[in-house]
Amino acid sequence: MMERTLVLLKPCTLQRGLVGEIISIFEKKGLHLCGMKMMQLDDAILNEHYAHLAQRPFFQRVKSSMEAAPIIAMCLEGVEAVTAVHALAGPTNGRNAPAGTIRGNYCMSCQENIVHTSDSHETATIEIKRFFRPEELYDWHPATFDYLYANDEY
Ligand SMILES: Nc1ncnc2c1ncn2[C@@H]1O[C@H](COP(=O)(O)OP(=O)(O)OP(=O)(O)O)[C@@H](O)[C@H]1O
Repeated sequence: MMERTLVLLKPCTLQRGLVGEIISIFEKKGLHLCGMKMMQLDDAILNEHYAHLAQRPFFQRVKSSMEAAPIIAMCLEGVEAVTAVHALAGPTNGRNAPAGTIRGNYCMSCQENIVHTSDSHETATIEIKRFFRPEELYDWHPATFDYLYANDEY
């Protein structure tokens, strides 16, 4: 299924000058950008985005870290994009994320772990709406990238 997913390049990625490199990973994989912008996040959006962590002891630290510098929000499109992008990010903690994943290759931290990626189709729909207005997203013609998927059935 052709789908869209949300990626956030976290403040650590901008601070470390890794923005271009991480965007390239997604482009080289064959995902297509339909939206991208730099944003300064605040408590209001982070309370919503990290609501599932509200009772965890590191909640405030995670929010401060996400507010420390701007982030880059991206909407990526592709067949089964949610799973593909989430797999590329790898598990939360960079120290034990497998080599080859973004977190495995680019960080040693659990908190400063380079990217956020939506973890399901349902979450992606909610998260894209949280960070983008509909008019900020480009609608690629469905046939534009047919060649990427050759004769795959999806
Ligand atoms: N034990 C922890 N200590 C410090 N920070 C943490 C810890 N667990 C999670 N975090 C931070 O909170 C974010 C959200 O945690 P969650 O459990 O949803 O992990 P995730 O789904 O792998 O991460 P994300 O939602 O950012 O992709 C993590 O990406 C990380 O930055």
